[in-house]
Amino acid sequence: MPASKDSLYASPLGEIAAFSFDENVVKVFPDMIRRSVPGYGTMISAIGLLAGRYARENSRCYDLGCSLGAAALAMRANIAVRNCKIVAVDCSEAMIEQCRRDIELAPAEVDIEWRCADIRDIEIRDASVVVLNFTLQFIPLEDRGRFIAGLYDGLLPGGVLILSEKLAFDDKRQQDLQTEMHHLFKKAQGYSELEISQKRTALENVLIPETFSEHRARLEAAGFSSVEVWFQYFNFASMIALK
Ligand SMILES: Nc1ncnc2c1ncn2[C@@H]1O[C@H](C[S@+](CC[C@H]([NH3+])C(=O)[O-])CC(=O)[O-])[C@@H](O)[C@H]1O
Ligand SMILES: O=C(O)C(=O)Cc1ccccc1
Repeated sequence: MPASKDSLYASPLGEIAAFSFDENVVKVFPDMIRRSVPGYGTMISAIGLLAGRYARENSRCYDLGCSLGAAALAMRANIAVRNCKIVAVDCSEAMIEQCRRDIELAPAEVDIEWRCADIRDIEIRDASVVVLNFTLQFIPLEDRGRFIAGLYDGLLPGGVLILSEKLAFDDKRQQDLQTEMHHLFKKAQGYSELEISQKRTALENVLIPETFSEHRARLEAAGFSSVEVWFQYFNFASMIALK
């Protein structure tokens, strides 16, 4: 399917529905995420490199909240070990159906299993690499601790979690500045003020960012022995957590 330009919020909407990853979003998703998340392409490439470094023989690599599978495909291109399977999971049927259609066109050595499921309900096991690339931010706050604890248990010793999130800041001046810079980034990518503001409304109470301290505290409470930010571009960051 040729990727279309995202103009979902370009005309004035009477009522703005809560953001959902439906067929309309699927059609424009590659354009939407690239023009909305500063550094997205860099993070996807680095996830590939990290998977190449951490993927173990006889293990699994998970892409949780895979959308159209960009991280899974980057991992696949970099995994050189035997008997290592990629499991890519998303609860949006529209997303997973598109992944399955795309993959028929490009079969390859390393197997990718596309699963339509809620990542809170799946069993994570024998994992050498787990990727949460802008997914945890959509999980209700009260479920995040239990979910990360289960994920930690499913990682093999020496395994890695790559966690990318939109961040919040305790300091109000930083919060305001980083939000403004993200909006300027979106304007520079061709989005209008109306598009930016209507999408912000649609994302309210759907995408819930936390501070880096909150993420680190949760990851350490689950057992991760080392947590660092390896990339940040305004309020979008990617962390590496080591078991
Ligand atoms: N509980 C859940 N269970 C499963 N999937 C979920 C859940 N909640 C949300 N999702 C899924 O998480 C994805 C978040 S997008 C990830 C980008 C991708 N990682 C990328 O690297 O291109 C991020 C963004 O668009 O900002 C969507 O596809 C949701 O359906
Ligand atoms: O667009 C935004 O403002 C974001 O915060 C990122 C985003 C990207 C794609 C879907 C939902 C949110």
